Amino acid sequence: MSHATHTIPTLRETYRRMLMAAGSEAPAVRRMLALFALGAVAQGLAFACFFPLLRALLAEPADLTQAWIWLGVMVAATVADLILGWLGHGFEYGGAIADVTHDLRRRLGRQLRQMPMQALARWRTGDLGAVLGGSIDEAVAPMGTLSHVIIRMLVVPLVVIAVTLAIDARMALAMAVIVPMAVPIYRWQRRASGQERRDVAEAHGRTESDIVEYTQGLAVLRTLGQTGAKAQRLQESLAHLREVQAKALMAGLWPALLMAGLVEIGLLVVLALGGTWVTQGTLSLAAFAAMLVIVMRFSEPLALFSELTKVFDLMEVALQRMDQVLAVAPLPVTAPAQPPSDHDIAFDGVTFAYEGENAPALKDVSFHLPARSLTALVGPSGSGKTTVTRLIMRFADPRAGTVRIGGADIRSLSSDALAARLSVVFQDVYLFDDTILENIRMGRPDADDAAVVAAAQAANCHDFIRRLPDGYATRVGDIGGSLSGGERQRISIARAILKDAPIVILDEPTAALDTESERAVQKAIDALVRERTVLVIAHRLSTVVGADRILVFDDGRLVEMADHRSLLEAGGRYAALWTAQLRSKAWHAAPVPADV
Ligand SMILES: Nc1ncnc2c1ncn2[C@@H]1O[C@H](COP(=O)(O)OP(=O)(O)OP(=O)(O)O)[C@@H](O)[C@H]1O
Repeated sequence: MSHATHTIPTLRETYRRMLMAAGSEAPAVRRMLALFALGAVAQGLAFACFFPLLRALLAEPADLTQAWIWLGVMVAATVADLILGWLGHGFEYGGAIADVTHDLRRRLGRQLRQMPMQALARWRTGDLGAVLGGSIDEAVAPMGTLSHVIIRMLVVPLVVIAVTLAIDARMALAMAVIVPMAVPIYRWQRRASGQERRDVAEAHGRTESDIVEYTQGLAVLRTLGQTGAKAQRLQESLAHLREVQAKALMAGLWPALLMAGLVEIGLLVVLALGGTWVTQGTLSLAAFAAMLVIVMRFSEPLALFSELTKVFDLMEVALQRMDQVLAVAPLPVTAPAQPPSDHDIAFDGVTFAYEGENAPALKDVSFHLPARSLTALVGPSGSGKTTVTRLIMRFADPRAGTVRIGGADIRSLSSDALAARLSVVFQDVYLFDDTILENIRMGRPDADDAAVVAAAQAANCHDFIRRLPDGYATRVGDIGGSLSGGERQRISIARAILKDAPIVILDEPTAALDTESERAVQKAIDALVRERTVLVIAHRLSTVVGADRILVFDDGRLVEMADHRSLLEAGGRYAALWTAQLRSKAWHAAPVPADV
């Protein structure tokens, strides 16, 4: 999605973002900017020395002593400028830039862990990859050099005008009129090309996301024979990228030409006015010559203007993208009224709507699941079952009502404390490119190998793991997609068994597993759910029938809650679902009648 704000950021905003990005190094950045500013003042003064220097040289007779003095002052000011610039750049070369970059990566990483899952879901994988990868470098690397040049462009003309004021007020006035003319051109350039460049950055992000998705989904796309259709989308975003890039280049052209023109015009104005005043005898030749040298000197950086704004915009976009990630507040953790006493789960009048949606996905849902009981969630697709499990994981906070674990509002638990109580087994299992052993150990990082193997045995994966080329040491990446759905699922169950959390949230596999692998997965699940509080999105008849309690959802409402027998006797919604699906072997296999 698009995150860009479509106004030109002011220098002050960029300054604020730079300090934000610098984090704990912010004082070093401020110091660097101050040194550059002082350096720029020194440079302005050095330029200004041209006037007394030339006056001394052009005097009749030439005043060599004066000339030497002013030359000395000029050299001193130039040396001061060099030293201040060098000290300022010490920020970059002294390793602070590397520290800032490193620190930013860590801050962004931490932010990703703390960000509410709902907010995290807003970003596409490629976008986040771009922020954590490229954006940081784009934002931090040019910080020093860029601010050096920009501060010079701002400060030197001001100092020169101030000094000129002391020499010849008319000339100072002429300069003072020309300099502000650069401002609208600057703004024009930033607006025209900046906007386009933001579009380029966005198009880059989008293309990166599309590439990530395309390559990740390539196997699926190939089996579906859809590689062409998806590639079409990728090609479209590539074409879009090309188009905005071309537009960005064009957009920068006119303001750059105009700025170059303005510099020329400025020179001509000084030349024309100065020439006239000299012939009229109201301006000394020395002042005139000095003025020309000064104007020529400070117009030099303006020639770099176009290149400069390019880098500036890139930095600004990168800073903005990081700002957007860093600005998402974590879900607040309130002071605990009471610590969780047990592992029962209670929903109390919970209403929840997804971000940007008006219709709530859950409406006034209340239930209590005793510790160490098995609860099945059933209901038609989209009725809110997954949302219930998400709220227990604190994907986001409900709009109204409370979710409690062991009597404690989950908002009072730190995310670590909450995570420690939950094991979650999803249908699509993510395996990291690491060994099988480490993939299971992720459930409890401090577990020793024996505990990992024991969990694998309990989850019914030991045998198939031993048959892999390197057994537990086999890398997931090396065997690629050769693990079956059931095997992946069992690895994820082994993780959960190893984690040994008191609450288990389980989305039962709906994938058409063959009978044998279904049985193997079921055995693994049986091992996992023993003696735990279990909430299962049930797709199997046996789970539903055997559950202590069945919650029946329909359109975000909890419509029935009892065990299988009582629900059948009640003859309500559940009984209707049951009758409709009885003939099917699996709960999930039959289509849900529209009126249920
Ligand atoms: N991330 C999301 N953003 C916006 N709406 C969502 C999101 N996830 C789910 N919904 C909506 O919330 C409602 C409940 O969805 P939920 O996934 O909880 O249903 P479910 O019963 O688990 O369905 P299924 O059995 O198909 O998984 C649906 O209308 C769904 O479209």
